[in-house]
Amino acid sequence: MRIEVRDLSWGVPGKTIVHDVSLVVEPGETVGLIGPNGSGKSSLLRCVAGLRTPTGGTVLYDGAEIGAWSARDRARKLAFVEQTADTESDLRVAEVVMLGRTCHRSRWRGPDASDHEIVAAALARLDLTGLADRPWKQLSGGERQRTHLARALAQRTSGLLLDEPTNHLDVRHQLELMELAGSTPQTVVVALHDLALAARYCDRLVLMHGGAVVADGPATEVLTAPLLREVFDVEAEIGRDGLGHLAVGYREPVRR
Ligand SMILES: Nc1ncnc2c1ncn2[C@@H]1O[C@H](COP(=O)(O)OP(=O)(O)OP(=O)(O)O)[C@@H](O)[C@H]1O
Repeated sequence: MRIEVRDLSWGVPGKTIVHDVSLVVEPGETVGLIGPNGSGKSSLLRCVAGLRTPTGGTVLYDGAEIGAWSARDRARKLAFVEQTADTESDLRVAEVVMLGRTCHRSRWRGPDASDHEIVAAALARLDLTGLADRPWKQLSGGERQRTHLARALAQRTSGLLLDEPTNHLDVRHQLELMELAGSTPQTVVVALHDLALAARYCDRLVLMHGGAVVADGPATEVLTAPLLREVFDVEAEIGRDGLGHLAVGYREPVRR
């Protein structure tokens, strides 16, 4: 699916948090959303997911404005894993993942064989098959995060929004998750703090600062020492690691 954000602003009374953002993500593209704490990444993702009503501008999925769409219609097109995704009930892991199928079923019909197959595939993809019957509340932070990612996969949408999906994951699961985000035919927007990981797996990076987009392009154009200094207040050295991937080294933070 094609995601378009057109002149979007959002805020709370007395404070504009997202400033006039315009952004197009083409079908199948993986876009990394980067920026310092509080730069507006989560707020923008929540607007794109339809969970926040913009104070200005619009969000379009495949050319259609989503303003009047129901939550169910949005969920059929786009899955969203929030940074603090939570599940309050006493569900087991497979049941949490099955929640991803809710938007595809009528209220009166239980899961069918195809729903169970899709859930099993999503559990396997996130390395969770062995945990399927475990109560979700007993899981570690990384296992919970993978469960929510599996729920999003089970939703079988053409769009996927991920807010800091790697923050609880060990290195292997970070790489697997980012490989998935980079290779899926879905259109993906992923907020990340690890700039090297973003550079390695995303087709394009969008850099936010103070609620606005300040750079949008290939990693080599966005991850430059002057931009990182201006936006993150750090002195960085951009180079290549031993495997040829873009690497970012940091000196002491800039003191202001
Ligand atoms: N409902 C709200 N009411 C008041 N301020 C808010 C609200 N939601 C977000 N903010 C503020 O808006 C700014 C942007 O927050 P947001 O969570 O979008 O940033 P972020 O780039 O995702 O940050 P991080 O990297 O720390 O996750 C922050 O200063 C935050 O405190």
